[in-house]
Amino acid sequence: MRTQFPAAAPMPADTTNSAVAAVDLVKVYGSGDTAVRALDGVTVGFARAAFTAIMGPSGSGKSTLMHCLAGLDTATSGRALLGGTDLTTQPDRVLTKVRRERIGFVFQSFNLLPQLTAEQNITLPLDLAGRRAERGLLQHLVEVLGIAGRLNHRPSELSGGQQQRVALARALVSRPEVVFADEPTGNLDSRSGAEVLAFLRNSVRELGQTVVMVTHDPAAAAYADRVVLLADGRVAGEIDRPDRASVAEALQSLGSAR
Ligand SMILES: Nc1ncnc2c1ncn2[C@@H]1O[C@H](COP(=O)(O)OP(=O)(O)OP(=O)(O)O)[C@@H](O)[C@H]1O
Repeated sequence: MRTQFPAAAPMPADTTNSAVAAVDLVKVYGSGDTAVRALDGVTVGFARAAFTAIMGPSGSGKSTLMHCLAGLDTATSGRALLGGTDLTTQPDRVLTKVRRERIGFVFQSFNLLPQLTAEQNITLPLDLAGRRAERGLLQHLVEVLGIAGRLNHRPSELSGGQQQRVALARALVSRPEVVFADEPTGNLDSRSGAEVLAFLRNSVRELGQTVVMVTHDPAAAAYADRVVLLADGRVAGEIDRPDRASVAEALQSLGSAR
């Protein structure tokens, strides 16, 4: 295991061969006396077919970084690169298309549409893009996730763990360039959470999926190949092949109480 922590200077980052990258990314909310510099010159790359966790104390900029990289929020300056596309220069109409067609999302709160069945939820992004689901991949995903018998159920008829598994299938079925997961285990019991994390890890190994996950939980981060640590809107270090202890120690050094 290699730990590099904390780093005094910004980390050198391979942003050219990354699936996703931030280059000197700055995000300032508000202006004048009340301005908050949520991202203060973040340069970091997220490798293809790797599982990376973003961690750091509350308010360190994790969600802001993910939102800027996913085209959900606009940066103040710098570049947010998805493949060769700089999202910071794209109009809203293009960002909508990028989010729908090139990115998979998994949120803490599942974000399924209540009036649709599980299967309709899974294929919705593809339907909106006018694409058909690859039946083989859809079948594989629902079997691995153990929801093949639940496809005609609506979200209200599913447990939290099952709803998150539907969300995982929805995120992966389009073979997106990256899956962004924002606290995907935050609303789950530890067993369901472990299943979600194992699935994400296996999707990287078996499908070559790129996954970037924000989490507060060192046990969740231990499923990742690499942890990127943020503090005060800057990259504060990284951990390759993290385990729970190394992540907890790093967070403690950053002054994270969580
Ligand atoms: N819409 C907003 N308007 C003003 N300030 C904001 C806004 N969103 C975030 N911030 C501020 O930006 C900073 C970074 O917030 P962000 O949510 O990215 O942190 P985080 O690391 O994800 O925090 P947490 O772990 O608590 O979710 C914080 O100081 C936060 O208060």
